[in-house]
Amino acid sequence: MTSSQPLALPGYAHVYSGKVRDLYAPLDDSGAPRADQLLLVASDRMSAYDFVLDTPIPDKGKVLTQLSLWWFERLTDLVPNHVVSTDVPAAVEGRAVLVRRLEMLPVECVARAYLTGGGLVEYRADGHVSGVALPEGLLDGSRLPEPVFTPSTKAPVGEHDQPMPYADVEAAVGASLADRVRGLTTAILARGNEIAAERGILIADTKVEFGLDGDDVVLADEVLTPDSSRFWPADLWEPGHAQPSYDKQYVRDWLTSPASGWDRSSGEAPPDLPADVVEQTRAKYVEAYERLTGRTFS
Ligand SMILES: N#Cc1c(N)ncnc1-c1cnn(CCN2CCOCC2)c1
Repeated sequence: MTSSQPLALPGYAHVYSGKVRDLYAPLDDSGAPRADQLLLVASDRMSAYDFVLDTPIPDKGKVLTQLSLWWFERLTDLVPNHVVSTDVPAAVEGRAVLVRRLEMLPVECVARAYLTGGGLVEYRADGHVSGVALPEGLLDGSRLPEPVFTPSTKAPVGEHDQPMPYADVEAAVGASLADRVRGLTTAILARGNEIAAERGILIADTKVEFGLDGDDVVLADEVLTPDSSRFWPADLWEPGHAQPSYDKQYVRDWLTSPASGWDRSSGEAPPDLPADVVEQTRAKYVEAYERLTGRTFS
């Protein structure tokens, strides 16, 4: 059985469903939603080309949850995190985390270690990304001298996050907190790449979210997963063109091949994925987890 739709979880109230994850509130003894905790559940849903695909990828939710927990453990010297427990309902075992409910900051904290996507578009326009001047002559996939903070807004589901000028981040959370999350976001990506590069994976960019617990800045959401980050196979890295995605390339290649019969420009939803593409994609998620953690996925 795969997990592509939000479940009804006895003892929990469903709070929110995003593209690939669902949020629940534990109920207290009176049956009211607790105000201090949330249950973050990762589904097997996969998104591609801004669509949530109809075909789930078995174990994707489990693999990414376990990877995120592994990263949280390796970032505690930089920043505390929101994890409370992995003691979760059996129906979501392995793909759910009980977390502290935080006052979430209204900023998607993105850092880029390599130039591609929206950052490349900005750079080609004026040599800057998020207001930071970059060296001349950079190509699609070029490594940046150091990770750059490129925050964005938190767009409603179905809309695109928009680049957020740093001044707007300061206006939203204050100069001190803006500086703190900028430093943390770039440090998390740098740490991620230190570890991932030894294991044959480049993390081109990543999105993290922070919340406040009182005055404490706490790392929330998921961290350094293929859903929150661009994972590239290091041995295929070659600046000058779009890099192959570690986890999404099989899906992208099939969807854009004649075999799918799908026209990306049509605006129509993509078709179901064939079994071999599903299995190859599942295998890439498992491979990324096992290479990074040194653990065997079970
Ligand atoms: N992680 C985490 C976390 C946390 N530790 N504490 C509080 N909130 C969140 C959280 C998780 N996802 N979102 C975005 C979804 N929101 C849901 C409500 O509606 C607006 C969108 C917030």
